[in-house]
Amino acid sequence: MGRKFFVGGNWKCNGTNEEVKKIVTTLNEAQVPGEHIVEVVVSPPFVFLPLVKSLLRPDFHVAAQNCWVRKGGAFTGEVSAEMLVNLGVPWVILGHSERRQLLNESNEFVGDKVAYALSQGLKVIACVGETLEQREAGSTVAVVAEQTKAIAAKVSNWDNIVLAYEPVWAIGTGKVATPAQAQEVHAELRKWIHSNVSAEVASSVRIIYGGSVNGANCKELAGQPDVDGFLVGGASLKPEFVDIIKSATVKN
Ligand SMILES: O=C(CO)COP(=O)(O)O
Repeated sequence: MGRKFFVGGNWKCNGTNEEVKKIVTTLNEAQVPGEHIVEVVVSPPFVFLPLVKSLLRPDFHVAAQNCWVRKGGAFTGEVSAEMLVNLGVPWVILGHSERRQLLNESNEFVGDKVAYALSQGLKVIACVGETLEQREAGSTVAVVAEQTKAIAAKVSNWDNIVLAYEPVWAIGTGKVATPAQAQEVHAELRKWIHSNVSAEVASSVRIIYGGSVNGANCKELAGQPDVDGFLVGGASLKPEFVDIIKSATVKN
């Protein structure tokens, strides 16, 4: 079975009620390839999830940008996986580098979150990626393998995981990875999964790229054999997100 192209829009901590409605209107009016070609998931801040879910076309889906690591309870300010399930939110982004870096989420903590979210029935976009310093030190593959290992240690079924490779140096910087750089790391991740999880998961898991993806650079990236889609930040707030969705290609 081929890997269906996946395009995620991570809105991060952006948007007003009015802006969010405008983005959804643009998406709802867009002519894009069908659901059998591309899976589209947008991720507004928590407070806008019910609004976006209620307005969004039925062939697009929503994701939360985070959730609590275990069952909810006395954890002020957190949102639990159970709550997302209760609201019919099917996806959650976990391990984004902004949370790893700014909120000190460790590899192990991210692994625990992924496992708990899956156990509650959520689908997970799990993010990995190296810093510029790590890339320059030649440790890119070791870093992303270590991050993936912490997830693999806690998870037995990968059917509901999409792995997002997001080099930190490419996020919000306008400095996109070259298609060759993205392909190289995606292929290494797939190889790691082949050796450490299974051949089946390696061939079926979608590995998507994130970091300064826009309407102009998406096509060439989408053409790489191991790039199964995108996780888009800044450009997902703009009409060009539609062009990124249209770059979907059929994989193997
Ligand atoms: O972090 C990202 C998506 O999760 C990428 O952000 P940008 O597309 O703004 O670089």
